[in-house]
Amino acid sequence: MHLFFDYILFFPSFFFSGRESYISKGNILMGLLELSTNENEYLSWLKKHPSALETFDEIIVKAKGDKIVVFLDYDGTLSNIVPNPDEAFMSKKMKTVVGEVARCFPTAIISGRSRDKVYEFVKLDDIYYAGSHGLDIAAPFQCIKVGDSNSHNKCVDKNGDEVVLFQPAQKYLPSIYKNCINDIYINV
Ligand SMILES: O=P(O)(O)OC[C@H]1O[C@H](O[C@H]2O[C@H](CO)[C@@H](O)[C@H](O)[C@H]2O)[C@H](O)[C@@H](O)[C@@H]1O
Repeated sequence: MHLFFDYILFFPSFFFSGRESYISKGNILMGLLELSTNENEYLSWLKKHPSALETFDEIIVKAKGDKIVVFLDYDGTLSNIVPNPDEAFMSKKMKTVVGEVARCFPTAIISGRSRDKVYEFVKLDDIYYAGSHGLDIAAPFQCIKVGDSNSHNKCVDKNGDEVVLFQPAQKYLPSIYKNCINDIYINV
């Protein structure tokens, strides 16, 4: 009897500890497989999208005769990722560099943040700002007085051409408008 209980108690503990170690080895194996799949995917992605810094000379050669336009992300690119989103400030050095880039190429900052918030951080005027993932776009502009001193301001670019300050995904406006109208009818 004693032996029997020992056996019963021993067997399950052996079985489960064996199974647990099998599961954990399995998990590690799965982890390694996932890692190598992700790594392979990342490497093939990297081939198609090489680092601009590492292939700078190649880019310049390929872009000969073309117009270079620079698109930048804000969070995690121009600023570090920090715990408080209101404190994702851009360093002075980064601001200087972005300013220099903008003097050489048309430069845009595209962000998931609101356009105002990104401008508050960057405060450079020669830049295109696309906030709310591109739904709200502002071009570099300056406001000048038109007509007599009482008349309204007009916003123009460096060439004096009037600037459209907001382009809220214009091609989607008809369907946005249609859906809004439907909502209004449904809610009435
Ligand atoms: O398109 P981005 O300019 O990269 O903006 C993406 C989101 O950035 C912000 O969140 C991220 O950065 C924060 C500050 O470093 C960090 O605290 C947060 O964990 C990150 O997700 C911003 O708050 C979001 O609104 C943007 O969509």
